[in-house]
Amino acid sequence: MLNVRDLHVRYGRSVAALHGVDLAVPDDGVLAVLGSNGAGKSTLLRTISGTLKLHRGVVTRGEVRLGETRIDKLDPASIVRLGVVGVPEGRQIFTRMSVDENLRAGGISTSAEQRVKARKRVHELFPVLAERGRQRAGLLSGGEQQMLAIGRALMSAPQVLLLDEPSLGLAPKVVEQISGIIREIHAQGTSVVLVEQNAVMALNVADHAVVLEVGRVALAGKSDELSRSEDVQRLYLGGHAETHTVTEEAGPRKHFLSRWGG
Ligand SMILES: Nc1ncnc2c1ncn2[C@@H]1O[C@H](COP(=O)(O)OP(=O)(O)OP(=O)(O)O)[C@@H](O)[C@H]1O
Repeated sequence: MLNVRDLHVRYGRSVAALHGVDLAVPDDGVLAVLGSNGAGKSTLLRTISGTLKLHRGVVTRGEVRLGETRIDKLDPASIVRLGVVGVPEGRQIFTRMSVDENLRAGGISTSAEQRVKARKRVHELFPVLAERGRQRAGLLSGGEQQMLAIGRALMSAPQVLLLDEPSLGLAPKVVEQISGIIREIHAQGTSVVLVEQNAVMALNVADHAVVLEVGRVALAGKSDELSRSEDVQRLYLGGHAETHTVTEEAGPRKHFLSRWGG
């Protein structure tokens, strides 16, 4: 559904951030994009969401397609209308507005009927957002604000949801909760691109993953295979992986994950 081909991106004259990235996000799949600081993860999401220009970046080669439609030259609003919606790093919810108002803002370009349906879905996924509807969004906990940011994106009923580091700064329990919700969103038929430094969380949630290394895809494959790969262990040893999302059911991955965190 979403295809990135031979993508080259620069910032200004001197910074080449992506050097020929290829990836595909299957229909209703979850693709994790892993990589350390500066690998190009945010640049990739900015390019897909059309916000690259706001950061003075340009695509110098390659393309991004949603189905047959080329989207890398479109503005962010057109890309949202086509069904690709991002949740930026740091959430960026409207803290002075109520939870309900934040959700309403996410559904602004859809019909009243679609909004009712989307709100029902969001409230089922995140009951806390229904309970706290009238509360100021800034009063929510960090995890609840992340839920609101995801909920707001879901209000436009996207085909593809782009998540930039949803686990950032959250307690392990909340990370687990968010992971479950991402799985549920996927099960409901929305594709997800999950950018994460928390590789353990991302590989637990996603079916496929790519590892970016200085602007290139260093590794790609099924998440469970990548989890067992020595290269992944090598790339992330001493990195940001944590063991806290490992569950008893994790089975064969448990061994790898516990080594990884060490
Ligand atoms: N607005 C910008 N102007 C100039 N260079 C930038 C800009 N944004 C990112 N870069 C550079 O592009 C490269 C890729 O950065 P990017 O933010 O995409 O990486 P990342 O994998 O998301 O890292 P992080 O996890 O730290 O956000 C880095 O060398 C970074 O310094």
